[in-house]
Amino acid sequence: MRYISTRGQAPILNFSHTLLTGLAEDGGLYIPETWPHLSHNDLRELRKLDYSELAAKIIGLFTGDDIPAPILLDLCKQSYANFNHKAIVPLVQLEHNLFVQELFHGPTLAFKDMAMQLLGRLFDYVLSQREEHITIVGATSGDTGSAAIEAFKDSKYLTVTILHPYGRTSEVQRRQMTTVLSPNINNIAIKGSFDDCQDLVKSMFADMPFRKEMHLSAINSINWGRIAAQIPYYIYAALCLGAPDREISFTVPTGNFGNILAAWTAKKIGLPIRFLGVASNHNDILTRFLLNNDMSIQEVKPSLSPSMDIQISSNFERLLFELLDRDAAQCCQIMQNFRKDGKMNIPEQSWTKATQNFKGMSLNNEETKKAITKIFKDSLYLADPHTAIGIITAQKYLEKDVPMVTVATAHPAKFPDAIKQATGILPPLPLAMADLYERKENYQILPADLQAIENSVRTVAYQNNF
Ligand SMILES: Cc1ncc(COP(=O)(O)O)c(C=O)c1O
Ligand SMILES: N[C@@H](CCOP(=O)(O)O)C(=O)O
Repeated sequence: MRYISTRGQAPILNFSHTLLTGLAEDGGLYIPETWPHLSHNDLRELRKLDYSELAAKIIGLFTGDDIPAPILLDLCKQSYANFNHKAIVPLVQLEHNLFVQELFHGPTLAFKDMAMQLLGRLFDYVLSQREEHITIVGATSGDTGSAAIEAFKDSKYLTVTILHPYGRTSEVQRRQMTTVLSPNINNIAIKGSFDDCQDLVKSMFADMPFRKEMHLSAINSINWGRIAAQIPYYIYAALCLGAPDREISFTVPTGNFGNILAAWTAKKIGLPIRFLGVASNHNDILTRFLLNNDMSIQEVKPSLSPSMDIQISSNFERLLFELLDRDAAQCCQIMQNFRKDGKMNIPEQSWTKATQNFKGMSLNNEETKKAITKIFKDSLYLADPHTAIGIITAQKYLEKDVPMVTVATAHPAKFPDAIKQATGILPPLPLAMADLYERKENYQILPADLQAIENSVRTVAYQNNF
């Protein structure tokens, strides 16, 4: 399996190199050169597998010969062994044809664990084979950071610096990151938004001498490894609900567009998905795009669903590349103009193609609170604010004959204030995290200044004998 950049000017890489490279050198995102395909018979065969086995089969389509199949299977088994639900990604039925797939039973209580637990092991495997050390830099609006820190905290092959927007995550999210005191972990709160954090990460990758000196890699969904590991749960849910012999739809609480791009990839490789619902908060650039072909950047406003407080959704570039029939030069031009003008100019026929696959909906804070209350009253289901927006989107587009699944992206206990306001209930943290508020925190607060961040990344790397 080979990977090409959406901007067409970076070396073509195999899976391991793509994993270690993160962002392509031309600023684009790596994507498979050709799509694998699963026939309906192939899909039916997968029904007998448990989640780890299915994950190994699907992810194996993207790792190719790079990771031997028995090793990948073993890594998948290890990754999901410490989840606190036997089904790993259980389905809960809310009403006729409407289901929630809970992706938050991993160690940090968000869907990010699904990919990050495996990525930690894949990085260690690849780096131990090559006897290399690398430096990971990542941006988070709350959940990617905690999942990455949990997954990478014991690695002797890498250091991890995570940038989060100062004061804009929930307290639980911040503490999950900043109370991990391993020497290879570096937490920085940036005075700015998630988009500023993500821009700083991309700027570090664009600084070629720094990138080469530090052997930078990424754990955000700009890294194809993340997307590959997020595809299996869509296939697993669909098979449980009758696919490939019936269609299925999903709604996905969306920010950086990684999770829904994984769902779109599942469709691309053969899963019969009717449509995908993009659920957003008042940072609604994707809804505006789907309704009016208006992809214009507005100021990021804090919300009750902070993990989706994003305007520049990195993975949209992968979809754009496909919508443009893989015209890398045009994709590059559109992306460069987008950053220059703050507005993306997408050809009408490409936009129409997008609207055939995706539907959008956004809720503001008041509507989000009402959604949590209503879902709890109607179905006795406590949905976190992100998932609640996904469920309302699902209800809006529910069709009588097609099962619809909302992916539940976080445990409600990660956002206790919003849940308390909406239902009066304070969801308790699981036992393993019960003392989270007493644990010592360690993080720096820095301005959105590239030089200051690079100095910090370098210091931690060298302190760890990089
Ligand atoms: C709880 C939660 N829901 C939804 C999202 C949005 O997912 P994505 O960035 O893959 O679109 C995130 C962050 O990624 C999240 O942490
Ligand atoms: N919501 C995310 C933002 C980063 O998304 P990623 O999937 O690209 O890592 C977060 O929780 O950090």
